Amino acid sequence: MTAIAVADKQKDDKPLAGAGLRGQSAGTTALCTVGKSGTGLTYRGYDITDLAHHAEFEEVAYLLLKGKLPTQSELNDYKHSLKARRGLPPALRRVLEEIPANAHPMDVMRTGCSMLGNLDQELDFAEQEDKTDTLLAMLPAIICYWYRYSHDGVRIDTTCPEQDSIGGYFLEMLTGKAPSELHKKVMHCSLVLYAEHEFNASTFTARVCASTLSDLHSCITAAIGSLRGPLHGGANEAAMEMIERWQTPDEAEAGILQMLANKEKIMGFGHAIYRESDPRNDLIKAWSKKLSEDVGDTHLYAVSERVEAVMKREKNLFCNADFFHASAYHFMGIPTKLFTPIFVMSRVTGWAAHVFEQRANNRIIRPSADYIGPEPQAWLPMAERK
Ligand SMILES: CC(=O)SCCNC(=O)CCNC(=O)[C@H](O)C(C)(C)COP(=O)(O)OP(=O)(O)OC[C@H]1O[C@@H](n2cnc3c(N)ncnc32)[C@H](O)[C@@H]1OP(=O)(O)O
Ligand SMILES: O=C([O-])CC(=O)C(=O)O
Repeated sequence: MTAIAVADKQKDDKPLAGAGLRGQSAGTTALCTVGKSGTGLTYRGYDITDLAHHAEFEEVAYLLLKGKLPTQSELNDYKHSLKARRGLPPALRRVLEEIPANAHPMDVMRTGCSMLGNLDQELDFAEQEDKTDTLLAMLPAIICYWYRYSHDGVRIDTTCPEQDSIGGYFLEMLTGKAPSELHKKVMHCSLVLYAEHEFNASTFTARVCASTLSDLHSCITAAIGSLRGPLHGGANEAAMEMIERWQTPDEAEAGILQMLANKEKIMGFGHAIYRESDPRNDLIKAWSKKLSEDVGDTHLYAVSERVEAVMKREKNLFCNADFFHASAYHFMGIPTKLFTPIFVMSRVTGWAAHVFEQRANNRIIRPSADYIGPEPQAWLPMAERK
């Protein structure tokens, strides 16, 4: 049974009221607001629309990790420092070469991050920013080194000095060619949109791990595992697998109606916090449209728009950040299975910023449970059990 089928079955089997800690505050944060009235999404008080239109991803990473927007010289120094950290240690390259081509790329990210934790250990929390910067620099290298080795049989040089942005760096390592200005801009926007989102499942995972005073790599490794699922970061891949089945908007409409009739979840729609729209959708949708014109797409963007309209009409559900990311990444030639690892390359900034915040005011996260099991029972010797 697939993960999505399990989720659909559970929905039918058990009452969800009050589940998932929905609506309960689980702590404080100065990093982000989600769905607060008047502001769809802010990072440290800056509106996502302003950041997506004006900021490079590295500026946003700096904002989240260091607490303020960088000056030009601080940004230059930061990008220079990230660039200097791109070379993968030989032991990490050897581990990546052992991972088979049919592995899930999110498992590669998880293993790569965990292995780096052995080679570049965080021995003191005073090292947390330094270790985060190394992770930020190396995560694109981890996925591209594995992908190119396992799929094309080449050992790429991950220093890639021509590209000074993380998005451009990823695209050049993936394709072996310098990316266009358009593609670099889209990557900045995409990475900015994915960088941070308050107490979502993967960030909360990172904070729970941090609250035990564990090391940074353990927190990020745990978060990667949490992001992998199709109800969270994995939805962009699942959305792509769905929309590429349809050649025309009418086919898409019939397909969605059938899925809804079967009570299937439509990936890339709905949200745990937003009720009317996800402010990231319009921003990535605009780039998807531009890319669709750029590549001469004949149907995928139109199919996506029809799915959006049908979901609004039938279920009053809106696209979340993941839905138009699917077509945007596809138009840039990125293989579907690498979509969620791009999310990791960005969200590592939000995860790490939350780890720092948790550590600065820590109490171990340990909620209670309402017991619903059997009343106390007498011990049953083996011979009497049925
Ligand atoms: C970057 C991100 O992580 S964004 C989220 C990415 N995930 C997805 O796109 C997966 C698809 N979406 C979903 O599964 C859900 O909308 C979630 C996991 C995002 C949020 O889950 P919840 O908070 O439980 O959703 P919510 O309480 O708003 O659901 C309300 C109703 O809409 C239905 N619904 C919600 N999303 C969808 C969907 N995508 N397709 C069909 N029905 C849906 C729910 O089943 C529920 O129906 P019910 O009242 O009959 O039980
Ligand atoms: O906030 C959430 O639950 C999921 C989400 O959109 C994100 O993590 O970007």
